[in-house]
Amino acid sequence: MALHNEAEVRMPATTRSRAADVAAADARTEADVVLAMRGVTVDYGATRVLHEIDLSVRRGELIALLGPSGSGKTTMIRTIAGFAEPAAGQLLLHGRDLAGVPVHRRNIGLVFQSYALFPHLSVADNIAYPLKVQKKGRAAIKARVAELVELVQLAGHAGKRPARLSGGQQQRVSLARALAMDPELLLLDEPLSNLDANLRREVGEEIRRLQQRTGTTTIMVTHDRQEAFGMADRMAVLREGRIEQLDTPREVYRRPVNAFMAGFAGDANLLSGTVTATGELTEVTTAAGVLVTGDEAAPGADVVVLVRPEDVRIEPPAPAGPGLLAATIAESFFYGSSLVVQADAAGTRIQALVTGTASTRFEAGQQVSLRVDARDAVLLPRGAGA
Ligand SMILES: Nc1ncnc2c1ncn2[C@@H]1O[C@H](COP(=O)(O)OP(=O)(O)OP(=O)(O)O)[C@@H](O)[C@H]1O
Repeated sequence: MALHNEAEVRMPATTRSRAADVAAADARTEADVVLAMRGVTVDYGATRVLHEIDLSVRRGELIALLGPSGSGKTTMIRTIAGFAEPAAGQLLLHGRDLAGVPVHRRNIGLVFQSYALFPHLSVADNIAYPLKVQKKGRAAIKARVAELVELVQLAGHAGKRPARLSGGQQQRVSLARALAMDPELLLLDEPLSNLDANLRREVGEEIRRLQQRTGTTTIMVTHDRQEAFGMADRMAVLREGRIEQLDTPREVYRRPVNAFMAGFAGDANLLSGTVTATGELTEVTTAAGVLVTGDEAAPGADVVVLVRPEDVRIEPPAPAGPGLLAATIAESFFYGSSLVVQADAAGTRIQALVTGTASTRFEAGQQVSLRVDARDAVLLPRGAGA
């Protein structure tokens, strides 16, 4: 895995102390780990699909599993659920080794994108199903179902069959059914992917609220980074069967570990350059001009500077200098709440995202300056993970 080359690019002091904080918090919360994956390796025949995955999921948190198609997300969740057996490594649920424990004895709740509801049963009977299988008493089942129907806001729909509900409502039934057993861990496999785009965010926010209210430890697979950003406490990004980065959405976006992660987390300007001055700030000379950053690097180091489009400010033309690039507007695209501007800085294309610009217009050919603050320029090692 390509990570920061510590010799060349060092994290700023704030990030270093944060790393120490995280390590201390990890030690404190060891007892709070619900699911521990230790060196979990999974093969399909001769093909290794997951490589020695280490992951600790803490009580009450929601971890989003994200990654390109084929990176192993589904395999990971299937392995945790018990549909696939690891070739090596250990899975511990509250310290209990899951090796050989069948799916239905793991006390793990599952929600699939397809809802998987029983079409001939009412909402209430769908939710009651796992409780009946467990031979709970009639009164206890009735009380629990009423509670869950209320929780997922389906009061008034309890007697209906799934076909009479909207996709979002069906997904809530499926969630209520998964929560019926008070699972130690909830697994959500692309829970929103069958919903209309405009319903997705609403149902996503609802699931997140419910998850927080019930304190249910959850792992959710998604291929939608917005979904992961909006819902997760932490996200684990898989790449070719390995965890490329595990961090809060904010850190993944602001401090990706390499160029792959930078591009995966969002739109990114990635400028190759060489460190030409060091001191309080680091100066990097790129083809587009000189950028400055608070990140530390050795003089002469080859690096990549990451600048997010929303951190590029378009200003009237002025002589170029550190952090200020001379550029020409190439084109712009109006997206309602934002304007995406493409500019050319000495032959390098730079993207800027401008918001609140109803009255602002940029014409192709217009001369401008592009300002990038030192705190918004993030150093990545050259070549790593591109
Ligand atoms: N039953 C199987 N037999 C053999 N190979 C498989 C099987 N299922 C998945 N794979 C392979 O394992 C790798 C990981 O697949 P997996 O479905 O876990 O990825 P994913 O990240 O969930 O992808 P997607 O986002 O497309 O669902 C892929 O290379 C896939 O081709």
